Amino acid sequence: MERLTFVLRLDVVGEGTYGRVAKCVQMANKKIVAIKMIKDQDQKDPFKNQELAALQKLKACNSSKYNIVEWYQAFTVRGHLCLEFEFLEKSLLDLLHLHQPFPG
Ligand SMILES: Nc1ncnc2c1ncn2[C@@H]1O[C@H](COP(=O)(O)OP(=O)(O)OP(=O)(O)O)[C@@H](O)[C@H]1O
Repeated sequence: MERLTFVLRLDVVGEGTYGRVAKCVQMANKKIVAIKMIKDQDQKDPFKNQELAALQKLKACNSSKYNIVEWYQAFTVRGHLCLEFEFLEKSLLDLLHLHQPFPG
């Protein structure tokens, strides 16, 4: 996990319970990716290992075939865990709003 990874951050696209998500360019292949940067205080949280274990299991199940967001790799930047995913242009909520608008 400590291998050298160069990414260019373009924008912060969201924030969840465990950290911020940024739209980035993975310099190794020039792909646009989403990188979830885990918050400082969560570095020792058991979540970190549980999340990694779950992502590894999903990857082993060929997640791309089943329309599960693809996880590419994990790396650390100055000791901070970063999770690299395929970049999704729309969330499920965006799609629901597009195809079946909620009342109000
Ligand atoms: N793969 C992705 N591609 C594009 N945007 C993303 C991606 N993953 C997350 N985001 C954006 O970042 C936001 C936060 O995502 P994140 O996964 O950190 O938390 P969450 O899904 O809101 O829930 P939680 O942190 O509680 O699990 C999302 O609402 C979305 O806008």
